[in-house]
Amino acid sequence: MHDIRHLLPSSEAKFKDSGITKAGELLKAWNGSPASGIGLIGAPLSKTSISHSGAAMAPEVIRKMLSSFTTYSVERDLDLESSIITDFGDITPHVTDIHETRSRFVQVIQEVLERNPDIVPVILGGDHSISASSIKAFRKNKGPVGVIQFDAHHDLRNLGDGGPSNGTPFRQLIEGTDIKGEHLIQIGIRDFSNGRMYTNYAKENGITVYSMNEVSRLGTKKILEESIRTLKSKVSSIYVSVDMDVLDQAYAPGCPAIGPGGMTSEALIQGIQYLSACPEVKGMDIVEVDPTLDFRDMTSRLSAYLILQFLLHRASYKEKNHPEE
Ligand SMILES: N=CN[C@@H](CCC(=O)O)C(=O)O
Ligand SMILES: [Mn+2]
Ligand SMILES: [Mn+2]
Repeated sequence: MHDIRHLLPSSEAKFKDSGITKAGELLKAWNGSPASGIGLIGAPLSKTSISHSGAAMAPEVIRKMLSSFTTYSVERDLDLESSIITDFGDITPHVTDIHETRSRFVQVIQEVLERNPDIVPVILGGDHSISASSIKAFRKNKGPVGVIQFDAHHDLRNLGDGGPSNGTPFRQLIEGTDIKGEHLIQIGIRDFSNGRMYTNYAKENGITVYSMNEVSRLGTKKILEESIRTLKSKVSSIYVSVDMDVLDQAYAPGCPAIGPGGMTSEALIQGIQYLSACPEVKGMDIVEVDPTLDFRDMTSRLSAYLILQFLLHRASYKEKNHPEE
């Protein structure tokens, strides 16, 4: 101990504005009792990626990026400083056995949902293979589930060529009868990023596909209004899967499968804002962010921003509709 003013331990020596709370401060480690509100679960897996990926690093970096933001929404004039984001931690993958990893993901997410019935989980991948496990866990816990998938790709590849990977999660879910094709809505599918065989598979299985042209023509909000209307009469909960490569490469340099002609970050943000205010949406994942490829953490930062928008719009919806809770 010493008494030299302005000389602090390195972790505390940063500039602190007394009028501002950083969003990173909202994260609170789960203490084992039932939590409510938004909860983060890390699924740090990228060994299953078809192309080189360090997406296993994303949960750590996305959490860190929350501190790039304050807790105040100027648009809503609402400060989230007293909100909590429960941090459930990361699920440990097996080092070599991918099937063991998958069953750990299903089992842990299922148990978290069982013990925290009021939690709205945001699962941080990882590559997109993790959604096969998280959506399976959802179906086991919540019954029939509808999925809204933002993605440049169908992710309906055959399993014969390479086993379960980031290119196959929705095919696994359909073939494993965890979801029905007619309960899957794909938004942002784009040219020269898929094969005809898989677009045909989507058609044959009743999957609704909105290509990038349709996203530009109709707008995200109209598509989502229609999607929620269709799904809510058929399923008991809706899960939103956000593959960040749905964005144009200009907005998401940290995705392994970047490309031109994708969505703007503004369109995706507006989509997440809309979905956050839909009570049928009971969970979300954010996948395919590789911090080792990213530029100035742009893609991780945008992921953290989506989490905050989800928190904000869920909180505003609750305040308006259930002020007593
Ligand atoms: N989730 C991503 N799926 C894409 C990209 C695969 C990759 O290049 O890693 C796909 O199947 O084409
Ligand atoms: Mn993709
Ligand atoms: Mn994908």
